[in-house]
Amino acid sequence: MDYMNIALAKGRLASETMDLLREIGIQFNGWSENSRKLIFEEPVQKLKVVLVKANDVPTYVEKGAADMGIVGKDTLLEKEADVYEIMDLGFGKCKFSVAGLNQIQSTSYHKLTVASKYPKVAKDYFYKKGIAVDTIYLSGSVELAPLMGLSDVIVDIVETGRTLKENGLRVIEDITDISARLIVNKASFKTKSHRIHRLVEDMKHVLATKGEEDHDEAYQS
Ligand SMILES: Nc1ncnc2c1ncn2[C@@H]1O[C@H](COP(=O)(O)OP(=O)(O)OP(=O)(O)O)[C@@H](O)[C@H]1O
Ligand SMILES: O=P(O)(O)OC[C@H]1O[C@H](OP(=O)(O)OP(=O)(O)O)[C@H](O)[C@@H]1O
Repeated sequence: MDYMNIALAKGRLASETMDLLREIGIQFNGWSENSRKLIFEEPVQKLKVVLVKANDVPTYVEKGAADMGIVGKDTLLEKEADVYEIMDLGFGKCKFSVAGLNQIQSTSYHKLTVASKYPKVAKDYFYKKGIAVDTIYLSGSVELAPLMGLSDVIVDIVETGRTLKENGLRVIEDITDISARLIVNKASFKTKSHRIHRLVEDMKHVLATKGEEDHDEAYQS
C-alpha cells in the first residue's frame, strides 16, 4: 500500500488537525507543536503529514505532491486551486471583513485603496459591489495601513476583533465566514477513493459527536 500524504498548514490549524486525527485513531510518530521536523509518519495506516506554509497547501495538493490538505477557506478563496474541497472541518473559525477608521468613502475622483494579505478576495468583493479599487499587498500587520495613510481600508481576517480594537479600527462590512477545509487532489480522489472516504467518514463521526457534546453543554449551562 502506498503512503497517503496530507499537507497541513503550519501554525494555527496544525494542532487542531492533529487532535482530530488522533481522535480517529491516527497518531504520528514524534509529533509535537514545537518540533522543527516537517514530515511525520504513521506507518500502520501508511499516512504522512507534511507541514507547509498555509499558502502552499493548495499547490501541494493540486500538483499531487500531497493527496489531501487541510487549509483555511481564506487561502482557498485567494489561491483558487484546481482541487476538490470536500469537507468543512468546523475549526479555525474566523471571518473576512472590511475594516477601517470610517465608513467607506467612494467618490468618482478617488479610487478606494484596499490593503490586504488577500488582494484577490478584496478585489472580487468590491468588484461585485461595483466599486473599482486599487489593492496593495501586505504580508502582515495589515491593520497599520489605514493608520499610516497607506490605504483607505483593509480586508483582513477577524477572529476575536481584538487586533482591530487595540488599533482603533472597526469592522465596516463582513465579507464571509471562514473555517478549515479538507481538500483532495483530483486524481487521488479516484485512485485512493476508499481510503479517503474512510478518513472522511471517521472525521465526520468525531465532529458530529463533538457537536452533540457542545450542544449538550450549552443546553445545561
Ligand atoms: N485570528 C486568526 N488570524 C489568522 N488566521 C486565522 C485566525 N483564526 C483562524 N485562522 C485560520 O488559520 C489559518 C492559518 O493561520 P496562520 O496565522 O497560522 O497562518 P498564516 O496567516 O498563513 O501565517 P503566516 O503568514 O504568519 O505564516 C488562516 O489561514 C485562517 O484560515
Ligand atoms: O480578531 P483577532 O482575534 O485579533 O485576530 C485577527 C488578527 O490575527 C491575524 O493576524 P496574525 O496574528 O496572523 O498576524 P499578521 O498580522 O502577521 O498576519 C489577522 O491578520 C488579524 O490581524
